[in-house]
Amino acid sequence: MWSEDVEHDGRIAKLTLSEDGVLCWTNSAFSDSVILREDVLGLSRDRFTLTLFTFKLGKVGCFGSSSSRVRKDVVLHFRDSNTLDSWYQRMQAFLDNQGRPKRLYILINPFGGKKLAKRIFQQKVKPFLSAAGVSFTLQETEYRNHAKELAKSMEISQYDGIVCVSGDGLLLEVLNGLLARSDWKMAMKMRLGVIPAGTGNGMAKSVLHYGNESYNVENATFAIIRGNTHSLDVATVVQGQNVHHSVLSLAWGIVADVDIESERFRGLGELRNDIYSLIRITRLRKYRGTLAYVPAPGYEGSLDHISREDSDLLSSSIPDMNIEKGQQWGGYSGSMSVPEKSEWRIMNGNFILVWLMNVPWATQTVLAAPKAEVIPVRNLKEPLSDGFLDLLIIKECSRRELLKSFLKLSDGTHVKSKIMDYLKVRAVCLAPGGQVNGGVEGGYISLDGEVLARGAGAYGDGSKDPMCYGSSIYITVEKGLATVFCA
Ligand SMILES: Nc1ncnc2c1ncn2[C@@H]1O[C@H](COP(=O)(O)OP(=O)(O)OP(=O)(O)O)[C@@H](O)[C@H]1O
Repeated sequence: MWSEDVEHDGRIAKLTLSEDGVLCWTNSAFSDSVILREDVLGLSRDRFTLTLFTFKLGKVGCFGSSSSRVRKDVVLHFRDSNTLDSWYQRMQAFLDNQGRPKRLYILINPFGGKKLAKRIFQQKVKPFLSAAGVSFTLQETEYRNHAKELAKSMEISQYDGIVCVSGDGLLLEVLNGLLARSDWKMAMKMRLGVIPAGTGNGMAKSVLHYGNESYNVENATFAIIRGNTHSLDVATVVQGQNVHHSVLSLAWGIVADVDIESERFRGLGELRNDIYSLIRITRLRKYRGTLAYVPAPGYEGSLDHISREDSDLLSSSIPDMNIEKGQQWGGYSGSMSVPEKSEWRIMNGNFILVWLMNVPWATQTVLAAPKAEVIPVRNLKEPLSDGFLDLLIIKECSRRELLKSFLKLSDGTHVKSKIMDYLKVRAVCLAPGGQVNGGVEGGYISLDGEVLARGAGAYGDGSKDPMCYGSSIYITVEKGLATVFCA
């Protein structure tokens, strides 16, 4: 424990610093403290003055009714500069030992969400980075897939993390760029962060939720500055020679239709999903298809309306997993553990929704997969890397039941609805087909909110879609492959 007399707010105070980094300043009139690791962005000093840039939980609102982090500078005056110098060095060394990033590569999508990403960065993110002494290289993305190209070719040794000021789409591009590198194993150690500035910000919400922090730009920035990390499962989606990676979600049916077709109502902001969901529930579509999956331990017998395996279908759908991994496509090409044929379960028929989630939150307001927090059988919490995908399925239901269940998406209680099957899986094979009852609009497969494939007659230009609708898509997951900054 170190101790010193300093001046704070015009009064003499006793300053103490414990071995574990708790700094207190106390006198007969006041007593306050910060935990350096958890409450402090950074420090600065001039000759006799030490300033702590704090961002600490405090009471806010009328009568202090709620708590949230509050940004405040704490100014402490020392009697001589040598003493100040040793205190400054001690505290700075403590912060430096926490694994905080020093150099970040920051990508901004100027067209994400309400096109506010640049302003969010200048007004909210940059002041925090300056206070924390974090240097950065800033790059605006100029076109679709630009972030992927940048991540593929960047000099990773020069940075301690890559941060996207965007929605989930840009993060997806960065992940795919890193996994396309020949040094992808090394690249996966690079910490990834997202500062929410898009329409869909499920990853930022999941990461903040994991750390019990409120969802906002400042908390997301602070989580990155503090440098805590967590491993993150990565899903790999394969169709023929075509490989894509995902960290958030894959959807087919009503969720994908809403996500993609509501693009034309961008001006409505977040409301666009709610309004378009109502339209799609009223004019409900069902798609023909086949869904095969390998259940996680503990979920083997969870559905009774499926057949155990269909050898022919599996043989034609699932890529030849004997092909040497990594050689077929270059870069990373999927999990090494290949499920046996006998492990598969198959569902045929009409589907309203098939939704695969890797993390709990699909967007900042949709808790799609509340059990993504829990490792099966062991029942331990591991929200970002349980090693499985959560699968939600709706086959048949009335419009009323569907609406009731969609109204519960914000708190995750929709999974208890009897129209929904909810389980954990290791692998999925999906063969999407056309609409039932002669509907002409083809469906979509969406990956982390972007179109992966679309059927004939679907909205938008499908000429550049990465995969084809109709052929089987095979999805596996690898536990903890990526690394994210976490709160
Ligand atoms: N300068 C650009 N012009 C056009 N598209 C871009 C540009 N920069 C990035 N993009 C694309 O925008 C897509 C969406 O980005 P992001 O996730 O940041 O925003 P969003 O508003 O949440 O997305 P969505 O369009 O799904 O609502 C990304 O997939 C990316 O390819």
